[in-house]
Amino acid sequence: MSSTAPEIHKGLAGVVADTTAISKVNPETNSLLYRGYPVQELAAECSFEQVAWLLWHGELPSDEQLDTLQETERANRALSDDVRDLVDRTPTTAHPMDVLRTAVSLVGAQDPSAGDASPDADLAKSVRLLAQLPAVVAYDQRRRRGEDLVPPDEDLDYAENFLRMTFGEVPDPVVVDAFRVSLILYAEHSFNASTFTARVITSTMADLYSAVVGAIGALKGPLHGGANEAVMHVFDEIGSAENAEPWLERALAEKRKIMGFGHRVYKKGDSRVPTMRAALERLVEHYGRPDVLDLYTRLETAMGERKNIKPNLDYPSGPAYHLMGFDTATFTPLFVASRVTGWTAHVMEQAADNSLIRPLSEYDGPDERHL
Ligand SMILES: CC(=O)SCCNC(=O)CCNC(=O)[C@H](O)C(C)(C)COP(=O)(O)OP(=O)(O)OC[C@H]1O[C@@H](n2cnc3c(N)ncnc32)[C@H](O)[C@@H]1OP(=O)(O)O
Ligand SMILES: O=C([O-])CC(=O)C(=O)O
Repeated sequence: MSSTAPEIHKGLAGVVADTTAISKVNPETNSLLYRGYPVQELAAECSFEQVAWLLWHGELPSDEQLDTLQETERANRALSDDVRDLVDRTPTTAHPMDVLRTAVSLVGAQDPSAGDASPDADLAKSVRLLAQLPAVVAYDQRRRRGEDLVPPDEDLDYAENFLRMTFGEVPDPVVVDAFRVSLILYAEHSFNASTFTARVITSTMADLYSAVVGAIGALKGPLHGGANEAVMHVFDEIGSAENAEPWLERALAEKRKIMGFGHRVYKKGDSRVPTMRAALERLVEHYGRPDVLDLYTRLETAMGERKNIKPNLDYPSGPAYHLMGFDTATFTPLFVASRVTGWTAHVMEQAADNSLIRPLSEYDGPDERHL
């Protein structure tokens, strides 16, 4: 090999692709800042709508700005007949992520401003998606259960309305609060795979909806957002706490990746896990399900002892969504509903200072040959 062979960064690991002012992931201090604010403080003090505004605009909203956002979000919640019909006609053999991806495509195709890439138009599209995604996610779960659509309620905030559209009523405040916390923690995480996908699509000057559709596809995989669903399958496989160690031994012997553990950036633990674990503990207490926490802790401890690998956010979120009553296949769509705020913030940041994203590759196929 020639000495000038380029260094290959497989999986772009360690590559700094651009700057961003939206969030800072610091694996050294185990911290995550949204626009400078520690995510833990936002989760303790803010509504999801406030965090969405912060991600999009760079500052927390004034009361008046928050009112405006809430008004627009609430006015955009109802699905069009076409989108509802599309959901109805998508087979229930399709994964809910596929339903969501397809529905977002139609929402975009129905927006006459889809091709307007001005900051105001992109912001309006972002709010529209924020408002529409819960309706799709909630209705898709309901129709799979043979239940009717629950229309949105404009008197409720985002988290309450999402839960009511899914379950038919607003649950106990403990549940609403745990859900709100999960949405805030999931909202943004710098250049993760789905966000980077959205930025790549935006860099070609394609529209915001195309970027979000692509990002949904990237989030679906079990190495990324699909892990919150996969964690629940692991819990189901293990059954109860006393099986955790033997299950882990077998899984590692089979060279399986243990879902909900490990991270490309955090190597000493995911900054968001303690906050989500605390929310899970409150749910366990509320629902009287100590067995869930027992299994959670046993597997976490065993994984720490065997591999020294720590849980990521999907590990506490999976069982938390399960306790709230969501079907397992709905977990990653919940992640989408939250992350759409971060994705669209990145779309707008990329568009504002664009450069086509197009890395190089080192060819290692056959030497030139001829027919
Ligand atoms: C919200 C999110 O998207 S967070 C991520 C959610 N994804 C998951 O939970 C899926 C499970 N985790 C994983 O597959 C990985 O940890 C990833 C994909 C998240 C990160 O992977 P990478 O940064 O590429 O780490 P990499 O795969 O190089 O792992 C380093 C070593 O730790 C091992 N490892 C990392 N994660 C795990 C895991 N979950 N289970 C078992 N071993 C693991 C790898 O096998 C590798 O071992 P080796 O050096 O002996 O080959
Ligand atoms: O940052 C990543 O690679 C994955 C992740 O935790 C996220 O997107 O929330």
